[in-house]
Amino acid sequence: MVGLRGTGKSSVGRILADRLGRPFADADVELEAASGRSIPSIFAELGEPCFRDWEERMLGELTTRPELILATGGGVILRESNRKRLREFGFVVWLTADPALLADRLLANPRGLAHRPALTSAGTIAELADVLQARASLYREVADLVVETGGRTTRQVVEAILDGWPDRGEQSS
Ligand SMILES: Nc1ncnc2c1ncn2[C@@H]1O[C@H](COP(=O)(O)OP(=O)(O)O)[C@@H](O)[C@H]1O
Ligand SMILES: O=C(O)C1=C[C@@H](OP(=O)(O)O)[C@@H](O)[C@H](O)C1
Ligand SMILES: [Mg+2]
Repeated sequence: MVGLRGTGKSSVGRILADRLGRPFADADVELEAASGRSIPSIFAELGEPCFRDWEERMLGELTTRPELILATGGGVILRESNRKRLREFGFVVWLTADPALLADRLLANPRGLAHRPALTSAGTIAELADVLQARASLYREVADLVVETGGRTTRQVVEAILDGWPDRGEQSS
């Protein structure tokens, strides 16, 4: 799963893995466990470049695990090496939604923004819109399937992914 924060990579990835009977990992959770630090503290005390180095290393480790359903962090596509790695790893799903809807989701959840450091100083909605504009072509570059999540529950998003899932097509033919 790739996409902006709040598109549901972590929630949807977990349900999808369950449906497919496959292992699941959330790259951010793995990175926090391996480093013993929270993502906001890494950003605040060590800086974003350090986070991106650790993120790249973690992606390298996780993409050696066969069959893994992987929820990435929203910025993983910023590095060309990561985009290459993702394309080689498997089927990449880009989850999308309108920035205002993403902001609503993140603000509605008390933990929504607490573990997500600000990426710009523009404020939640403007930041999401700016970041989407900056990253859209990079998400598009890696995506095998694009799924709009607006107006869909997480389970409906999973169904939409399964409709486009390549193995299912092979199994049903
Ligand atoms: N399709 C959806 N409809 C409504 N809320 C959603 C949907 N997908 C995710 N959410 C909510 O949005 C917030 C962020 O979801 P999360 O899975 O952490 O996204 P990501 O990992 O992409 O940042 C959570 O509170 C989650 O419950
Ligand atoms: O978009 C980003 O640059 C980031 C998104 C976060 O993951 P989520 O997309 O799960 O919030 C996390 O990796 C970090 O805060 C950076
Ligand atoms: Mg997440």
